[in-house]
Amino acid sequence: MSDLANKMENLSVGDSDGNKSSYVPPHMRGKRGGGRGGASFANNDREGGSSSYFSGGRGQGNGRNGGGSFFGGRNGGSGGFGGGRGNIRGVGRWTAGKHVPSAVDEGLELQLFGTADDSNFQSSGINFDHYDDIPVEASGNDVPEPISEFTSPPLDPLLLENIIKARFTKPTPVQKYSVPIIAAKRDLMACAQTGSGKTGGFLFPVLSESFANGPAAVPEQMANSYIKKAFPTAVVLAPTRELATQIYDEAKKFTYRSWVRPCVVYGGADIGSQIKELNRGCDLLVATPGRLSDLLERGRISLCNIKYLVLDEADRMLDMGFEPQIRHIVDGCDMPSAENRQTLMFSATFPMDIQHLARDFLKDYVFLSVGRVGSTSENITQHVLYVEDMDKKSALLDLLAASDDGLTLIFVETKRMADALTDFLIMQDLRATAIHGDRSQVERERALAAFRSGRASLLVATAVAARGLDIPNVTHVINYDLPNDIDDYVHRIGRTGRAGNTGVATAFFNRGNKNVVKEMIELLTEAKQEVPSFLEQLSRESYGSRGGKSGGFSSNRSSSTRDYRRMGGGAPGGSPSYGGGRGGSAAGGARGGSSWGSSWGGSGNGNSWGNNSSSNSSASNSWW
Ligand SMILES: Nc1ncnc2c1ncn2[C@@H]1O[C@H](COP(=O)(O)OP(=O)(O)OP(=O)(O)O)[C@@H](O)[C@H]1O
Repeated sequence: MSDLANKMENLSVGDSDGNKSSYVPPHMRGKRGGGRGGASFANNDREGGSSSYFSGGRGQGNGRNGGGSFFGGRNGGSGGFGGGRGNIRGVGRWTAGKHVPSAVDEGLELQLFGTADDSNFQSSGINFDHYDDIPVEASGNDVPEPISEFTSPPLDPLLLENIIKARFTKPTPVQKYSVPIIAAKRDLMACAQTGSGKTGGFLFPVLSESFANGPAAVPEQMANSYIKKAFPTAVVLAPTRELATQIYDEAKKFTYRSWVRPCVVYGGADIGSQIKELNRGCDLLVATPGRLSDLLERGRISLCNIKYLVLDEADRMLDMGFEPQIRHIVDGCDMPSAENRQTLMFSATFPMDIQHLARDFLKDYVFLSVGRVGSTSENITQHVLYVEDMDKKSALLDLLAASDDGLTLIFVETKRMADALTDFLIMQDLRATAIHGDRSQVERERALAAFRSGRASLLVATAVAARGLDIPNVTHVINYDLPNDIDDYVHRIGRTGRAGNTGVATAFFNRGNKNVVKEMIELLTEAKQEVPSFLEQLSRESYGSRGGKSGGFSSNRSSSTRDYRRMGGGAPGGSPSYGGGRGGSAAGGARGGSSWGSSWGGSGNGNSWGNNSSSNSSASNSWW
């Protein structure tokens, strides 16, 4: 042993129990609480301050340690978790192993849950009960039985109260299954149509378990970190800032009065105020990947206590733009391994290549599909019109003139087009605004707020608004430009016809969109929509001489409608016989010309398949 090592061995390192896990500086040795949970040495003076060894902020009343600690550690035994959050409205406590909900706050309740006749809150529509008719398929080992109602048990009583306050009278199919699957500590990949309640699908079981079981203790060394850190129990990753905010707003409803405090972090907003919020306590963190990585690097968040990792819009989160960031967060920081956390993935679409990649993050998961993966809701009436590019503006004006009073969302492919078209619409005296990636966060938020409130009845958007956004009263979605990927179309039109409400989607189609013609026909047929004859004609032209595949056209849709483990062509340990691969263009429609066999009958147990899909892209995610 070296001289130095010898000296270190003989130092009084460790706590009173003789544990050698934390260094106690000379001036603190022998003092009360000098080890676990007590004041500790700052081992990482990252901010360069010379005298400020202690972060001290938690001493301002966080109260989690139950005494003695300058830090935010939660392992204080008798101390109340969330105790020092007493002044935060609607946030309860976890004290001495018990959940202590906060007092009722009627003003806050009104803000969170609104009233039944407030149109700013989405209420379920006439077709809500039809969700029960959608076939559900759950594959994997020992899939738990679904619930049929919201009851306690199995749901935590406080959560049930909040669900009732939100006027949710019965679970949607994805919620019926996700509650028991997640309660059984299983991983989940869930595919359900747009607007069918996937957010509740992950929030309800995660919160129910969290309310009942309380927080995990922060590892001692972590609790003693110099930098004040947040130690969330659950992290939800979402692809856009707006979606992250929306999930956070939902989380605020369902965590009302509980010990679980949700926080949201996303890029383009002041990081200082986000850090302040984190420092007030953060148990459920909703984040976009870039900002989360940043905060992890700054040491402001530790993921060591994560029990639940949720990827909302999971296929988007694992596609070429985000995958490296997700891998960094999941594998490159201090998040527990897949074996020691639950990983939950949700989306309306889940292409085969992405399902294949996703297994890197999952263990023994249940695959749940409500309806066919990637199908559109029958609540949306879809029209496809043949419109040449040069005629699109006048066709749009005609459509708008014929529209009802609801909100209309208009999708275009480029940011420049979004600005130009908005300008054009405003010149026509129409109340239009725009959202796209070149607008500042403040502008984006203002545009969305104007649209939500109806001050602007038209929102021109790029794909940034395609996923997840839940805006009541959107009655019409217009694809002024069609996307190259049919899954993007599915998400875009899903901004209407939500929660059992009805809506209309109109697409302008011309020869420039031939790459999606086949999938478009499949989608329309599946959703019992009218297929215009020009689409059939174009399909024959495009595919007649090509044998139905290849030539750079999109892969057969049937390849992405199921649990890939159940498709033919792979036994445990073998390699699945799909020809897609991540080498294909993600944005270009073709996911590599998948050639999955249509045979079924895999074991339903795909968990021991070969691993290590390649992460081959550093493509940026600024495509919107
Ligand atoms: N059980 C329920 N009863 C009534 N309304 C519900 C229920 N669950 C969810 N909702 C409402 O349905 C709407 C759509 O839910 P949500 O946004 O979770 O859909 P989603 O499946 O995530 O959609 P997307 O695929 O577009 O992200 C929301 O307004 C939500 O409040």
